[in-house]
Amino acid sequence: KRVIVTGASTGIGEQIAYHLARMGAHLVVTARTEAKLKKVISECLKLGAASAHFIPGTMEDLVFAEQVVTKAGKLMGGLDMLILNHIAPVNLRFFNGDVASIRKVMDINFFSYITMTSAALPMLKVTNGSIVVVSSIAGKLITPLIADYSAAKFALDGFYSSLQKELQLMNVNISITLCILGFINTDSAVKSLSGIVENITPSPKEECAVEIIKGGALRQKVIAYPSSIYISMWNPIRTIQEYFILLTYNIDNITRNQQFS
Ligand SMILES: NC(=O)C1=CN([C@@H]2O[C@H](COP(=O)(O)OP(=O)(O)OC[C@H]3O[C@@H](n4cnc5c(N)ncnc54)[C@H](OP(=O)(O)O)[C@@H]3O)[C@@H](O)[C@H]2O)C=CC1
Ligand SMILES: C[C@H](CCC(=O)O)[C@H]1CC[C@H]2[C@@H]3C(=O)C[C@@H]4C[C@H](O)CC[C@]4(C)[C@H]3CC[C@]12C
Repeated sequence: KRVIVTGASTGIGEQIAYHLARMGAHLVVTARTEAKLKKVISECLKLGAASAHFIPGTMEDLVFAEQVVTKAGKLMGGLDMLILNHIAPVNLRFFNGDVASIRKVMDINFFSYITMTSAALPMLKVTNGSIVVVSSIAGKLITPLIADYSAAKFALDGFYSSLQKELQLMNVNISITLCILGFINTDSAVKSLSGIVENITPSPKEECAVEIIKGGALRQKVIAYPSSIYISMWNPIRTIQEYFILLTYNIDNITRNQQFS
């Protein structure tokens, strides 16, 4: 399979790249730090990747986000899976009125995801491919000190859950997997939560990466890791309401008058 992994220089993204390499995938990895990406691709080749390339740059630049997809498509001769995982470094703090910094986080954590998705859709249509979106329990529940991060994760949930339904209505065979994660033992998460969140043991990033890949490969709509967080996501009233809202839509009219881009 030909796969793009974002935020792959460290943490969960790095582990996803290693697992895919063991499965013999063609890989394009991206993040900002070139030196770390070089190490990741050399490890991927040792582990058995069919090919491994890196494209360094910042997802704050939406032109770069689009170029990663087009360049990766050329390098690998197509695309089967897009794994969107990167995030801007997280500062746990009270909202201080700095709107510019929220906009920056939204560009990196949300708009770059949409930009890459839009650039990848034509290639994924050809391969009946998959989009995997790495999100968080902080995109389902409310916690303080991460208003910017949480806003972006809620936005991802709204956008991709709606897109899932549109693809289904238009009979487009591209799967979207939303990955809802609890606390994972990446260096950055452990460091930024130290002294702030206590009495929670983080789950291992290696196992987390496997669950993310499995969810994408099995074309699941949503996965939760660790599985204990499923309970916090259980909302049967919402599911029933969504079903009834969809019944009120005149699907024939919509599909006759509109084309999926
Ligand atoms: N760890 C946790 O507890 C949890 C994590 N998650 C989710 O899992 C995913 C991965 O998290 P985790 O592995 O902990 O994150 P890390 O902080 O370990 O890794 C983040 C990755 O994103 C890259 N990155 C940071 N800024 C930019 C930028 N401006 N442009 C492009 N790439 C960037 C980093 O590389 P570089 O600095 O080189 O650019 C790095 O590769 C995220 O989507 C996160 O929301 C969800 C819930 C819990
Ligand atoms: C405190 C939450 C765990 C609750 C539980 O009972 O398990 C954490 C679950 C997810 C965490 C946030 C997250 O999504 C990842 C970010 C990673 C950063 O590096 C650190 C801060 C996070 C916003 C992190 C904060 C705690 C959680 C909400």
